[in-house]
Amino acid sequence: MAFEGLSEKLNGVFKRLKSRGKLSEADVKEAMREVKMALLEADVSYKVVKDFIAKVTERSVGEEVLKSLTPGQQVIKIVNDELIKLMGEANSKINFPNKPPCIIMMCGLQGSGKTTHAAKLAKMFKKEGKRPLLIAADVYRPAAIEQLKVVGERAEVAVFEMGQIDPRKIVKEGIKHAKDYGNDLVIIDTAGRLHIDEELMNELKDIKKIAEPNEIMLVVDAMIGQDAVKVASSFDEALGIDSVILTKLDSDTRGGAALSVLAVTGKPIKFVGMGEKLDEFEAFHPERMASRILGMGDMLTLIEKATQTVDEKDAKKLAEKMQEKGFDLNDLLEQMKQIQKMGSMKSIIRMLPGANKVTDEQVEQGEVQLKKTEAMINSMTRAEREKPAIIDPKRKRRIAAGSGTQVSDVNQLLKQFEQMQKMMKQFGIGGNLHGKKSRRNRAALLKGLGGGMPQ
Ligand SMILES: Nc1nc2c(ncn2[C@@H]2O[C@H](COP(=O)(O)OP(=O)(O)OP(=O)(O)O)[C@@H](O)[C@H]2O)c(=O)[nH]1
Repeated sequence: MAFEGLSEKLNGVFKRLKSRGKLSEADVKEAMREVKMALLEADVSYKVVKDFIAKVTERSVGEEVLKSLTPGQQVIKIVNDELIKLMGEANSKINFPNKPPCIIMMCGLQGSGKTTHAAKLAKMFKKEGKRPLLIAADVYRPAAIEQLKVVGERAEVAVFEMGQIDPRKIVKEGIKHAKDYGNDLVIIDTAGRLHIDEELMNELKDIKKIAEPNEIMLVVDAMIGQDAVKVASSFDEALGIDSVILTKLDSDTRGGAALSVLAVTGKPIKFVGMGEKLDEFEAFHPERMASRILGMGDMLTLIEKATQTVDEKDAKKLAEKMQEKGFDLNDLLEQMKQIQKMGSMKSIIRMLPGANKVTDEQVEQGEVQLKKTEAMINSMTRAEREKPAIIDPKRKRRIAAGSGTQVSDVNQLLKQFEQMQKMMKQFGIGGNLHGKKSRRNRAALLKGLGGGMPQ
């Protein structure tokens, strides 16, 4: 996951700062030297780091900071503020013209994720009620058209293609098609090259002239580090780009590109790609990204993901069922499936505060545990799931054999589930408690689950 190293190092520096009651100018300067090293190691461009450190130092050595009761906290707040400024204002809006269709032209180097992200964008806008059309103008790699058709199908979005002919003609015909068929959004997937060359740029310039796009989005792979900024600058000089989609931020990239793109090119990052799946796509929010970098989590994105993936009606049904009959293993399985819909465990955990203290190994162990739990519940009969108390040693052996686990795993699951049920009862769930307190608790819990409180 991007920023892991940076996050860890910054937290080390901040911990030392916070542990001191008083700070001197020398303490701040020493800390800033360490922050500088951490940023450089994260692949943030040198000039950006230099300016950043100068600004943070200047604000941090001010009297009101050093003399405050919590100087360490104040310095962290300044770092946070400046990180946000570096990445710009949150701005993932696409300006839709009064007269449709809105045309988005995707460009970028080969393998940066153009095709995948054309489909991610299309899917996102389709959810918002638009009627997107994807145009396959990447004609040099024969598999590219097929790939767009596959992801288009997954996104349930129409794809316009004419095979491997001149992309200029395809774009012209594609836009005409969109107008004829009432598509209000056109996303053009153009060809990439391994390097920026004149031929590629000329073709893109021609497509730009023909399509007159409302937005030219450059797709950049965050894994190429410092080069991401160079690529963005070159495309901007030659073609003029409006915004950037930074992809593969889920991978082991050091993430520095996210911090340098705006400062170097003046173009905002509007979206980030967090995985190969079409839902692994987020609007770029600088303040949330800064929060993730500083190990403070990103609860807002997590909540947004939850509201997008969890169906409110299902949540309400579950809440009502739990209130009437209690919480059984079927419900646990259902909850686990809902959580998995939100993305990989790694991507969810990384949004929680303090996530930088969780190692990859621990996340992997958690994922294995989740799979085991799912397998064990799937190996139970309906009656066992509804009333786990009937699971005797013979049944435990059968469940363990059916799920490829040990009896000790089954015991552990049942014990944890019992504790969960006890906790639920304290909240007044499924226990037929009618006290005032339990009604209040129930109301709070149901609200959290998207349900209402029956009067
Ligand atoms: N982990 C991860 N992989 C991604 C992401 N976006 C794209 N990929 C993968 O990166 C590879 C290249 O993506 P494509 O969408 O084919 O890239 P492209 O820019 O269209 O490539 P060309 O058509 O060759 O120019 C594919 O294997 C994608 O699944 C992302 O955000 N995270």
